Amino acid sequence: PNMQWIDLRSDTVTQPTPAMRAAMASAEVGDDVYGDDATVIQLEQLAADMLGKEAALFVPTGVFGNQLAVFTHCRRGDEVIAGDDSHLVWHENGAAAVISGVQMRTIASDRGVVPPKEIEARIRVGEDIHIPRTGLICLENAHGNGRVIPLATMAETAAIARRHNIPIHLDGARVFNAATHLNCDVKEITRHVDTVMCCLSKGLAAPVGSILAGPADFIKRARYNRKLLGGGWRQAGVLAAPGILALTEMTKRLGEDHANARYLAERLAAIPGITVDSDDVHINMVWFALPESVDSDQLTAALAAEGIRANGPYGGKMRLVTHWQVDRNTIDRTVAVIQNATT
Ligand SMILES: Cc1ncc(COP(=O)(O)O)c(CN[C@H](C(=O)O)[C@H](C)O)c1O
Repeated sequence: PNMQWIDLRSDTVTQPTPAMRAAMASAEVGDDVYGDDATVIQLEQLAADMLGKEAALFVPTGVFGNQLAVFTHCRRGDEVIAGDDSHLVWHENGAAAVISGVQMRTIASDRGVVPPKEIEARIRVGEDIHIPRTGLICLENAHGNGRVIPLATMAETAAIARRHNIPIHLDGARVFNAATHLNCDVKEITRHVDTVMCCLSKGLAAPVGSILAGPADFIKRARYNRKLLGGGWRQAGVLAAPGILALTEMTKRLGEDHANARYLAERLAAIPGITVDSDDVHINMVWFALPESVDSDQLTAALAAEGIRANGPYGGKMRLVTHWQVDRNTIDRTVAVIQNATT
């Protein structure tokens, strides 16, 4: 069997729990295009209830959910406002242009926060033969930088969007992580947006899939558009069953991942030459910079030699991500390797 890696590259690497595998094996299934898969229907109803929306759709990935939202909210030629360091802009292959034919209007974020006044300044107003329509505002919470956007900021953005009658989509890949950090119900976050994408496959440990939730008529159109994109499911109950456990069980333990990330950050900060902003560690991610003297390829090789998987730096910073398969012992082993590499 392949060696038991400690995998700190991302929370996308999480393996399904034993309970999830049992649920997969015994899942009741049917043809979901015909609406016959009781387990998918159960997941979608549970997700809609938990996210405080009228309806929800089970989709293959977070990118699929984000891009299906843009495709369903917008017309071709619309402009979409988003932070310049959002996943939707950075890491989705330019899909918004390819699939939806929209123009991304990006705003420099302040450590992930897109200032509401900057959003308002870019909303297209009035009839003018030169200008596109602003079709959508996209927010991200928790942000890919590991920080959580304050609720007050989201409320301010929602008020501006409402004033201009523009929908907001939330990339909530880690929205349950954000709710855990804010110590609030996830509905306190989602009430400020029209639609939300939430990943089941990251810290929540489902093997596959995300949820797109929103108003019933929107989800009805999104369901049609999912089929148009080839995302119609057949007996997907085998994947929805672990998704149900992701929502009912794994949402409750995210605080453990956050505590482990804080522990990792504290231990890294104690290593001379390593710079880490511990107050940036809101969820399960630790971003840090290596001292100039350390070659990151040698470091990732030294970690691999100890059975630890980590990505090289991105934008000059390394990222380590905690999840249900990472504990204090594995963190101590990881820190020991990094410590050796930097002395
Ligand atoms: C905020 C956000 N929204 C959407 C997605 C896309 O989810 P998937 O398409 O991978 O399921 C990700 C994945 N993030 C992945 C990671 O963090 O390792 C990589 C970068 O794509 C994300 O972080």
